[in-house]
Amino acid sequence: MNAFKTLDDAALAGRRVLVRVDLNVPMEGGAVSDDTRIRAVVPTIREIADKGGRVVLLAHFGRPKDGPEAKFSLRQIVDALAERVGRPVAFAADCIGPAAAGAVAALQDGDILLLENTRFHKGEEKNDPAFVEALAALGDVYVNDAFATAHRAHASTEGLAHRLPAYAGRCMQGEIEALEKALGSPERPVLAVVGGAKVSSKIDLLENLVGKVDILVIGGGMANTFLAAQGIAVGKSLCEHDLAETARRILDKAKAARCDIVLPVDAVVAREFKAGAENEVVPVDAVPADAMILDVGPKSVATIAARIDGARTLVWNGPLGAFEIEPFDRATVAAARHAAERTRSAGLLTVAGGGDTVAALNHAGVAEAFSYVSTAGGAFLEWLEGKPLPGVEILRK
Ligand SMILES: Nc1ncnc2c1ncn2[C@@H]1O[C@H](COP(=O)(O)OP(=O)(O)OP(=O)(O)O)[C@@H](O)[C@H]1O
Ligand SMILES: O=C(O)[C@H](O)COP(=O)(O)O
Repeated sequence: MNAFKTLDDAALAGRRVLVRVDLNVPMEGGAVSDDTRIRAVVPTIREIADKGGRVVLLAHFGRPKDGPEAKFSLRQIVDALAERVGRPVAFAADCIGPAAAGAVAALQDGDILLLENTRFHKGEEKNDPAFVEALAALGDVYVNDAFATAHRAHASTEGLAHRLPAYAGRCMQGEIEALEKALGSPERPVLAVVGGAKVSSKIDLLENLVGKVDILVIGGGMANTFLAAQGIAVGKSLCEHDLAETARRILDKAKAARCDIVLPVDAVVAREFKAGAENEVVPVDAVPADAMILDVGPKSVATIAARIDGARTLVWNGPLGAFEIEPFDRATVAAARHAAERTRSAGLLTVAGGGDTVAALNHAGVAEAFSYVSTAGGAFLEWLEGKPLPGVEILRK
């Protein structure tokens, strides 16, 4: 049972419905390389349009720092979105002000409009009341379908729910129901795999996570920060040296909580971040000063596989390496396939989440074989920690 209202409770016909979605999808060469997050919000968009609502989509894309930038424009998502929804999607070059107001005013019942990246305005991340007002002026009803961004208390994910009648969309509703069903009381041992590149925004989560899971495998860019914190030289690898103290605190906390931490013992290193770059496998304490770690090595993969064999539940966010560029996808693909095989043969419960994590599972051809795949990465980890998600909590009020 959900304590929040859903589309079943909303009067939508003839109303301007502001729908927050997560369209923060992976791109390659200017094209969407994994459309999972787009497909996840199609049912909500179609349902609102079919009920006669005027759909006004709000979303962010990437992490722009100083206002509008072409590489963070949602314009590049419009065609992929329209194709998945199977209907035309209009676009407005700003999410507030005259461009947005004009585009919203032109909508007929059942029409769909995507507004430009909300993060082009500083008020979005600050949850600034004036920016919330400017967004609220464009709608009569607010629907939040962005579970993957529900850990952010931003104007379009939280602020708007104070101003307009607020409802959960079908993706939001489905994610919460599925995660509660799968992981409400997980069978132990619980193994978490955390990798990826968003080190600074995810490292703090690990402090609580080590109190919840039995084994924590750390890979990807995240592992480099932990290796460096232990005095290991990681060359030119993606690494947040100023987080060394945080990493050491997490290692201490894990020991106290009897959570096993598994760090890579070997790594695939290269001097260029590009497909087919010359590479070699080295022990983690022998990374050349001019090279970077782009994947965990084969010995580490064997350890991870053995840990998967001993687990009853696996939760995964963040690829083990730079899986988009071959051959640095090997560890992620091998671990994903191993987990999928254990799901089939041993009933391992496998739950994964995250924009690039889902893309990596699709790349490995095993997304369908996992027990559940969430659209959310950071939000999924925070949900696992037991932290209230601002975007969800406000819907429950
Ligand atoms: N060793 C590494 N060096 C550089 N980049 C890496 C390394 N390992 C993984 N990555 C990169 O991490 C990125 C994914 O990290 P991220 O934390 O964004 O995961 P995610 O599943 O998308 O989660 P979220 O949905 O929270 O963004 C990929 O683009 C991948 O190339
Ligand atoms: O990719 C994600 O996890 C969500 O879209 C949130 O993005 P953010 O970490 O930049 O807030």
